[in-house]
Amino acid sequence: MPSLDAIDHPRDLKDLTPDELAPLAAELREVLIGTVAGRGGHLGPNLGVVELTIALHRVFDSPADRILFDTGHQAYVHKLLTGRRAAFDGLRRRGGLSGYPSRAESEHDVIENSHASTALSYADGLAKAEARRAAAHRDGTAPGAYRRRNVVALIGDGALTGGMAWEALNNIAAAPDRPVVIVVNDNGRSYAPTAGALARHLAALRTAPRYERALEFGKRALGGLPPVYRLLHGVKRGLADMVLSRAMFTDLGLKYIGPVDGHDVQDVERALRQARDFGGPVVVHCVTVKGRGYAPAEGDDDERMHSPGPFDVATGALLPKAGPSWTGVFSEELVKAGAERPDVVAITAAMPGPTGLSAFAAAHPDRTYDVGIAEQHAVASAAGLAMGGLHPVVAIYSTFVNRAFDQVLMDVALHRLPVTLVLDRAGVTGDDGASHNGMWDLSILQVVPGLRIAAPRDAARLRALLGEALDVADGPTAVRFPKGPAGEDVEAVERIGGLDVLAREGAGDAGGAGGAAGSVLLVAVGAMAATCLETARAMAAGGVATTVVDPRWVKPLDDRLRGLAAAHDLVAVVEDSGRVGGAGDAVARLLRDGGVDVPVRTFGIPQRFLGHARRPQILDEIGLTPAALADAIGAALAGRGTEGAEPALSGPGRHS
Ligand SMILES: Cc1ncc(C[n+]2csc(CCOP(=O)(O)OP(=O)(O)O)c2C)c(N)n1
Ligand SMILES: CC(=O)[C@@H](O)[C@H](O)COP(=O)(O)O
Ligand SMILES: [Mg+2]
Repeated sequence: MPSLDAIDHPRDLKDLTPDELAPLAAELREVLIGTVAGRGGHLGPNLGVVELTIALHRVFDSPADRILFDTGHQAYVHKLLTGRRAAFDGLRRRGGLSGYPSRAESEHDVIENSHASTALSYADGLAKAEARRAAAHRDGTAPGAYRRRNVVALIGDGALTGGMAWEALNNIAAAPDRPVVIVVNDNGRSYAPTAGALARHLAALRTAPRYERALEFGKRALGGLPPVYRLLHGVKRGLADMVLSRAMFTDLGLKYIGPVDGHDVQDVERALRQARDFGGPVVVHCVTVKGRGYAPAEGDDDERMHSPGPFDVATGALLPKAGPSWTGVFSEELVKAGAERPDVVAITAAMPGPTGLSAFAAAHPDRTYDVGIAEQHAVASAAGLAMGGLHPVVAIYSTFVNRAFDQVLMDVALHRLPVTLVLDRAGVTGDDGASHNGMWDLSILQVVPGLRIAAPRDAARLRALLGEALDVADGPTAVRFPKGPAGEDVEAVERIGGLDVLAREGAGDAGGAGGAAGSVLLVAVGAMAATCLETARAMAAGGVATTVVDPRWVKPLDDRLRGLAAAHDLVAVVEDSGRVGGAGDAVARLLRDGGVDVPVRTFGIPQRFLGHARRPQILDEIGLTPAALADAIGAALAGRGTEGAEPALSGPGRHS
């Protein structure tokens, strides 16, 4: 019996007999569970696509055929079947395999992602390019024989709720001669039961009693041939047409095959072959169970096993975390705000649990809106709610607000609407890789007129600043905080206007001057406060008088920062966000506009895509540790070095 170790390339799968597939699937599941238990990762989504992925690689010829994974969180099985079994132990670890498809890792990985609902657009583009290539062969401008490179996209029912997916379908369906195979992995779930009418439609397709009866009838009466086969090759007004004539996909002009049992490799293979050979756009609707084959991940109503941290394999119990998380603090505070303020409503883009909205949803189901994976719509819909007299809180990961920039700008800010964006996972998130770091929000949101942005340094400030944000009635607000435990509260030693002075270390006082080696105003943005306090102590030990100030609101900045800055020899801004266009640049602008001529240095995330690693490893790599900061700031003060500066590039910037 061949084992996973014998699969070096997807072509090795093609010779396996049907009897050999179930043991292979079991082995894949064992590897998935064992590996993810040790370091965290996307478990449920991958357990659900084991058979689907085997079938995809048996029917299509990757890499000549392009297999695209929407979101990419379900590509572990694909990695294991495309020559990366030996490296799988390094999954999501520094230098190891990425948790998402990665072009650097394999020629079988076509797109790099993690943001949902993009694959159908890539597929549309690839299919258009393929049509051009075919035309070039037909008219003789391209040499050699033509062999079509099939384009296949696997997309979840959750990702299918994203607007971009429908923009793509609109184009794909309009070109009946341009083949694209769209495999819908329908498990009925995103991070919660998939929201909206589309999910209801898929559910109706898969659960209609009429249909189930028809399936049984099909299997018996048609000698075991699944209805899929009948759909494309059967009688025109046959069984499937009768049952599915009202299917939305069909009405759009797409061929529809399904529902197919996504855990029956042979049924899936049959459907995929039909779709491949059809020669136009086809939707293959596969029904799967998220978490299939591991009891704690099946029927996992609160989606703990979607992307768990380390857990105990025997019980599925997650290993304990260190202290209350930022998300947990926000969650509690929003429930309190909701009890006091009937106008507060909450919006999530398919992530009620991870963004901390579940508690608010339990308390106020009628004031909570899960809009699907639809950040643009979430924000524009929040604008509508605000116009209707409510105060919406849009709880979203920092990296996903990128999607909704125009809606924040034009639909919320232009109308000066009281919408509060709560940006979780801001800053370096680490093991989810380049696209999941929340390193762009401060830069892109800086340019939004009238938007106020708070960066709480600890749990107490998160509570307070959320309250302040909810009190703003004449325009939008954002509150950003990182992933993980909130840590100890850091009390201020003095309040100057809206600024909190956290420490005066060394010989300096409020006047700043006096350190033998000069004086520094350290502007600690949000959760970098603890790091800055340690940095200040290290600098003071070296004779540098250091004042640490937390601006609390990083947009607009309190202009009393100018007075503080003017009393020091150097201003150093430390932020867990992109250093280009972020808080450091805002501080420099504030000082420049006020005629304060003190040098400003910014220490933040450099402008490049970060590789995946643990958050502390990345902070270390980019110099955001107390020791590295003390050295760099000391050197800047001494007039040496260009610490914090972006390296000059001779060519286009590249990934790390
Ligand atoms: C633009 C965007 N918003 C939110 C997310 C967070 N997210 C990751 S997976 C997921 C659910 C995906 O559901 P589905 O596509 O059905 O895949 P499943 O996990 O059920 O296999 C969400 C909301 C994301 N990756 N991208
Ligand atoms: C694919 C995706 O976008 C999410 O599943 C994400 O990886 C979860 O991140 P957290 O584990 O930080 O909630
Ligand atoms: Mg799903």
